[in-house]
Amino acid sequence: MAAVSTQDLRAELDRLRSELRDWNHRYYVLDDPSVPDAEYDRSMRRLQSIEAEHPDWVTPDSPSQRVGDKPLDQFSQVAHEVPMLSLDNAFDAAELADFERRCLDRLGADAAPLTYNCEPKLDGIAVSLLYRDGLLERGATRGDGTTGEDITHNVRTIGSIPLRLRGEGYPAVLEVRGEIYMPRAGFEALNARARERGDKPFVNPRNAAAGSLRQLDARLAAERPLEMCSYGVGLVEGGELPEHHSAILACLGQWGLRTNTETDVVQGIEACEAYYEQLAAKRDQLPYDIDGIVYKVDSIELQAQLGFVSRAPRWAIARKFPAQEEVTRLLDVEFQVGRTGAITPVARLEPVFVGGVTVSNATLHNQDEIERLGAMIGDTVVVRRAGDVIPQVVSVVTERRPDDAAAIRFPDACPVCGSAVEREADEAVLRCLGGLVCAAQQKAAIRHFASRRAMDVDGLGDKLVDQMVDEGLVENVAGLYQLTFDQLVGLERMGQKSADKLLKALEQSKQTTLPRFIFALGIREVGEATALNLANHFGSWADLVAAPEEALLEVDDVGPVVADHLRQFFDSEGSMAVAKALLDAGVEWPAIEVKSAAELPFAGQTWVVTGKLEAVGRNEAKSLLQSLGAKVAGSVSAKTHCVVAGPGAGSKLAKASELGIDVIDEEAFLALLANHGVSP
Ligand SMILES: NC(=O)c1ccc[n+]([C@@H]2O[C@H](COP(=O)([O-])OP(=O)(O)OC[C@H]3O[C@@H](n4cnc5c(N)ncnc54)[C@H](O)[C@@H]3O)[C@@H](O)[C@H]2O)c1
Ligand SMILES: [Zn+2]
Repeated sequence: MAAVSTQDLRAELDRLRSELRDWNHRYYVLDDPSVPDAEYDRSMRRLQSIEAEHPDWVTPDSPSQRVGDKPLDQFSQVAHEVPMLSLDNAFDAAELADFERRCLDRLGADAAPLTYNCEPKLDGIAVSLLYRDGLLERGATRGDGTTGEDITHNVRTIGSIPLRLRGEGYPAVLEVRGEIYMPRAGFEALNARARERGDKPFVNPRNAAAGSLRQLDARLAAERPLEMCSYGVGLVEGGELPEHHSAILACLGQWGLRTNTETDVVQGIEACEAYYEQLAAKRDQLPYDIDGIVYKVDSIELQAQLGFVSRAPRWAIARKFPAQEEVTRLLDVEFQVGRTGAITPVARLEPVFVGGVTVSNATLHNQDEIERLGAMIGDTVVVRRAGDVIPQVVSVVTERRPDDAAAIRFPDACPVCGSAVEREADEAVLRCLGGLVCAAQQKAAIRHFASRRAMDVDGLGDKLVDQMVDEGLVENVAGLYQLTFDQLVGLERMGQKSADKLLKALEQSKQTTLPRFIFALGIREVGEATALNLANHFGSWADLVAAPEEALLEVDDVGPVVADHLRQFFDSEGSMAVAKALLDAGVEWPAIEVKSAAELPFAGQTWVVTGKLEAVGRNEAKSLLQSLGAKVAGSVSAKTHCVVAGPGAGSKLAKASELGIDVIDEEAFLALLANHGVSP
């Protein structure tokens, strides 16, 4: 590398500072970041390394010396008597080891081995809660570290923040510090609703939490799924706290504050690294986003000896996880055709490492979403991949748009079969009208038909389905049952053994149930739960097919839209010919005995299902209850008969106990179902 002149370095420093200031403003003040954290961190590191080489260039207003940004004017300001600082970062094991070395250099070798408290680094926003004589007096954001925003009205709406501390022994003045965050499921649901309404979705849970907390109207914050996790204390007066950080956290827990359950105490930095590996493996399964681990020297005495630098304590460090958001280039947009003809734009990206994998495709949802993003081909975009949610393009870095960026054109014919496309009134989705002639729809319909929860044909993978359709062996799902051994062994990578196995699996799949059969047909918006309800209501295929719209509407979960899709399917000669061919091929199921509503054991009862159920999904629990005659409601009221509550059940559970309504857990629920001869 050519030597960089001092002048160039100085220019780079100025550019980095101005860029970081700009990003800080977008992130902290506007809650609308323009680049992902990974990009920010790279620039910050570069700035820090230049400043390390030229200590005389460091100024107090450099972004490397500052915390956050100025509070918003709309809020009253709160002065933090004990500053709310940031954290130093370590990006790998070596940097973590350096941290321990720096601590021991200051404390002396006798201090080894150091004991650390390990805590997940929740990705939300830092808050301060001031309790006076056990009562919540004030909630504030971190702001620039010395001055924050008063958000008392909003924090009071968060269920996991106690308005009054429990138990006893807390100091007269206790400032609790922690993170307010939005669990991933709540975030996904919030964004799904925003997309339906045509509103702009939030980029990530951190942003959604920050935006929700900084609402002037507490009713808005109250609607958002926010939670609080405490990880420390600020101002303490009129009382003593224990001498170890881990013990302080335990006290906070006893006083009714939430603390993180993954927290652990370990000795030595190697154990810290082991904790990191362990949590990294669990990261995708956690119900909330974490962007790293925070290690804190556990002894408060040693913390005091180590002290602070300008923006962070010396006794703590954040070991960062690989980023879940990255920047890359949008190379092209392709259009995929799904089972019901829906055409989904898929972004082809310059491959980028994000969320632990290399991503080269991401969903763009639909035309409205592309318009909201304002994306163009050639743009630099932010890609997010978190948990098991498919990668998404969440924003565009407009300031990096190249001159030759091209508009994204939606096709005016199906990209697969060339049929006309249509966008129905008040639908965001564009559809291919080719139906059964469209190879893309044929393939998707066959994959759905064969899937585990439908006809459950073992060994019929996606590649195989593609080949079968491309070679013209099958056009529709009924064609599967006409396949011969000779046809199958003619396919690529299909030996005699696998051909035999597949034919057996197809034969076995013919013994099915009516709900599976209805679901497998892939009628628009008829999912598993609706299929089950239809089967239980009508009892036979013939009665279902003959049912007029009014009769369909009597079935639980069936509204005008679904009834219309059903009637369209039953009135279509093509669809009914396929269904008949399936029955002629020998698809059959045990008869269903239809009970009149009044005969069902739960007739007249209203149930509520809440929290996370392990053995059955919430939708399945709902259909099982309905199959016994119960109505299933979304909220608890005095009319509720019983609540089924899994872990994580929140306000509904509280409401039920307030109203004295029976609550059972999943185990009891399954036992009850079994008593009525029903099992998932
Ligand atoms: N994308 C952008 O444009 C942009 C702009 C500014 C900042 N950022 C991001 O924010 C970071 C800087 O923000 P920061 O100063 O808040 O630092 P930070 O997020 O790296 O670390 C400090 C914060 O960690 C949080 N935290 C979570 N769990 C904690 C725990 N158990 N104990 C203590 N603290 C815990 C607290 O909110 C604390 O304020 C950057 O590294 C970057 O990732 C991004
Ligand atoms: Zn088509």
